Amino acid sequence: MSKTYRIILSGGGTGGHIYPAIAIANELKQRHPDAKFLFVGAKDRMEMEKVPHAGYDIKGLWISGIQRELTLKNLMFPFKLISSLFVSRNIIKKFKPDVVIGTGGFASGPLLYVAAGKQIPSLIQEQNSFPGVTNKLLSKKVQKICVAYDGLERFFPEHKIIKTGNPVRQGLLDIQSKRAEALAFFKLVPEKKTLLILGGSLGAKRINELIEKEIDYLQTRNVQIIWQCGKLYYEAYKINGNTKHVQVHAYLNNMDFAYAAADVIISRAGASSVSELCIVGKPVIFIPSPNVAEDHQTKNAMSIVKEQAAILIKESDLDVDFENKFSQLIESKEKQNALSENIKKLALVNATKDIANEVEKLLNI
Ligand SMILES: CC(=O)N[C@H]1[C@@H](OP(=O)(O)OP(=O)(O)OC[C@H]2O[C@@H](n3ccc(=O)[nH]c3=O)[C@H](O)[C@@H]2O)O[C@H](CO)[C@@H](O)[C@@H]1O
Repeated sequence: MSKTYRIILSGGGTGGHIYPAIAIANELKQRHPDAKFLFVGAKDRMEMEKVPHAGYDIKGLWISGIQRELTLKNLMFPFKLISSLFVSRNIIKKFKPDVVIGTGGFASGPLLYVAAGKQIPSLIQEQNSFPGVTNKLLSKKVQKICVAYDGLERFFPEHKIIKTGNPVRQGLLDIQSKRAEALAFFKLVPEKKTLLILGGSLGAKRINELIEKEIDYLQTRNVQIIWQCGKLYYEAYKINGNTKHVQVHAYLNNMDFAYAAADVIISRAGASSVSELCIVGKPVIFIPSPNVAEDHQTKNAMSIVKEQAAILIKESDLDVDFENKFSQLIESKEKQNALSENIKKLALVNATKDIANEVEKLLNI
């Protein structure tokens, strides 16, 4: 009888850490239908809703990141950490995992720390060109580190690094065939160009402000708009959905349809978004968040822009540059095609399979 593998996946806080974990779990489940999976995330964060929605059990730790200023949340941090280490120890004792996989975000810290201490094989996946604190700390403890960008030996032990790319959900791999279904799903007009606006998993305040201000201008460019504004901002921006050919969404649960319907995309440059956009292969304008550690979204976007595969507008330049750059793109089919062709070349389509192969090696399969 073959062994029933027991696998813990831990990560979360934002979609950028959750979806890679779900994609890895789905691939392993397909290969080993009997395997048992458990997710560990942070209480009150999006993973507590998104992971069960994907069909997996999840346990939440009482943990959060450290802020730079002295806040009550920060003063609580040592207590949260001790509690999370204690709960992680219990989870591991009870579930007895054969392997533990971390996909970043603070919840994965205590769990992988405890697992590594107990000599349980472990792997982390770093989505960004600049790693977060949790993965930097864990890199010393784990066996393998799957990355999506070159140059990460600056932060991680070189012999552990494997370049795989970021896992992307299966449904996003073949969006070309979904165009007609997608247009019908969003009730779009096939004759009009569709502009998709993405603010990352949480929504982006500055992008929302921009689109609201530019709505009349965008109407003159004859585009219809799918605008994902983020759950937090929905109440403030949903009124814009009264404008003809503009639809505002708090969150898009059907990203495959959104990408399939789009002709041009404006997006934040979170790691998963960037990886998905390479696979999707549409012309993109990146507006990276300047409020993330080490400005890593700008670095993520630059890795695409330097290959002439996307346009970047810094938040601070939006008032001056947006209309010019958008008009140049929307009016030139040639430019749109060139960006599409170039960004597709950067896609790492086998990421999920390659990571699953590395997990299997840790399981001695
Ligand atoms: C503000 C912040 O801290 N952002 C970080 C966060 O971004 P964020 O969580 O936004 O991460 P990503 O851009 O990497 O991924 C967003 C994911 O959410 C999905 N999605 C998004 C919107 C939506 O309506 N529906 C939907 O399904 C996207 O398809 C994608 O899979 O984690 C990333 C990965 O570590 C980092 O690079 C980002 O800097």
